[in-house]
Amino acid sequence: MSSVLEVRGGKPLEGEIFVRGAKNLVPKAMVAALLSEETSVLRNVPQIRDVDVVSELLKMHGVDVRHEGEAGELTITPGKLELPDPVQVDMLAGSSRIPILFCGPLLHRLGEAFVPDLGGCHIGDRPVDFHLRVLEDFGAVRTSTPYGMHITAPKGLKGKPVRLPYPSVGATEQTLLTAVMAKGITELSNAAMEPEILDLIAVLQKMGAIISVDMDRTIRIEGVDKMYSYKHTAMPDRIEAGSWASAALATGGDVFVKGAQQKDMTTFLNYYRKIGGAFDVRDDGIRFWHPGGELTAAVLETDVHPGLMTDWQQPLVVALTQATGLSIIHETVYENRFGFTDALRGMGANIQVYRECLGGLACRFGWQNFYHSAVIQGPTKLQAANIDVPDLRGGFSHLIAALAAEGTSRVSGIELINRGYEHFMEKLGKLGADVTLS
Ligand SMILES: CC(=O)N[C@H]1[C@@H](OP(=O)(O)OP(=O)(O)OC[C@H]2O[C@@H](n3ccc(=O)[nH]c3=O)[C@H](O)[C@@H]2O)O[C@H](CO)[C@@H](O)[C@@H]1O
Ligand SMILES: C=C(OP(=O)(O)O)C(=O)O
Repeated sequence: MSSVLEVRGGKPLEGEIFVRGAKNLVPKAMVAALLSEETSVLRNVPQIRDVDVVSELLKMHGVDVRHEGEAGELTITPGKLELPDPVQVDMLAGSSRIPILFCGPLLHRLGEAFVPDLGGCHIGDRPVDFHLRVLEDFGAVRTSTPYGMHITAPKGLKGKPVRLPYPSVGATEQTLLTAVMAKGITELSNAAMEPEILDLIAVLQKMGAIISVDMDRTIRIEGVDKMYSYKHTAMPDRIEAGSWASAALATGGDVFVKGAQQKDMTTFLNYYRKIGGAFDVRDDGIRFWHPGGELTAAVLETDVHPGLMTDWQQPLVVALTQATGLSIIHETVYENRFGFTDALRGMGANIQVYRECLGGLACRFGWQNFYHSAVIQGPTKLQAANIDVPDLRGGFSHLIAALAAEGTSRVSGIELINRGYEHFMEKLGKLGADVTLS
């Protein structure tokens, strides 16, 4: 049964919390470990649902996975792999987007793989056509089964020049994880360059891969015959850091996010400052606070890195409901990432969504039926409401709104937030939030 969180809002969040390894890197580094038979060690691993899902899937393939939760250390030994029963694999359908990334490593090690239907946030169609095209270009053959997809590589995998139609994070990672041990050279153009991808490349290089990265979105990979183990400390979660920063702003609070790193958050920090938020970068983290006075409305567009990351958009929208004037947001990564604003409107926020592109970036969603731009008129006093969490970031954003609102909100479905926010209930407690779980 889903738990309900009672949030008595109107109290600034104040204090210190610690952010560990990135949700968008850790599970991929776990998949990379499959490329070797040896024991790899990943540090700074958070206790989140996506890590559990990938651990389960690794274990189904005969991998020994040990997670020292408190210490944040994960030890992965993929000695002898085995193909699991597809019915068992299918039990993980809908739980995460990571299983599709098992294809390359499993094709190299086992010659075949079963992939369950993917999960992840419902913020658009989220097809995997780019992934499949890369795998097929390299020589993979896939068939649909009642339990997801079965994929084989009857003649092995061969590197090729690949050009992605859009710099997709997942398809870039798919290409990396497959090309490192494919025969020959892969030149990947129009690749995504998110910091999590660069950290994955660091992991793969430690394992023996030969990968070079150009500034023009080109990645060159020379296939090698053997990969070894790695020891790696995962980069911190910049999305979680930005979410707590937005919560500090929306509630008029002051939060020190230990572990947050400036270099991964430059674009976020620029917008935070433009809106009127204050921050102080320290060696061990970043302090974020509302300096008093009015916040300023802003014009923002989400984009692939180094643009403003889409996963920051939803928490920032809540902060912008407290800014004076008209804010305009153009979401160019996902076609359907404003559904969460319905609940905010129910709480008194003045937000209008549009199908038109309200921004200068070339966008794939113009002249289609997608409400992918938003205008926010602020500031508005938010009122408590009963909310059902729709997805990971939307859910956290609703939580921020409830914390900023007057009165008692009841937030249900908060389990979804565990997918990407480690110990968020404890963290809320540490920041002085007045919440109870029932
Ligand atoms: C687990 C993880 O790391 N998730 C992140 C990853 O998701 P994910 O890797 O799924 O996101 P992508 O970068 O692949 O998706 C970006 C866009 O490309 C489209 N697309 C993608 C692949 C494909 O085969 N075909 C296609 O059309 C998607 O529908 C979307 O519109 O990057 C996103 C963009 O920074 C983040 O919001 C997610 O938090
Ligand atoms: C969209 C997200 O994640 P996923 O790709 O795992 O659904 C996210 O983290 O905001």
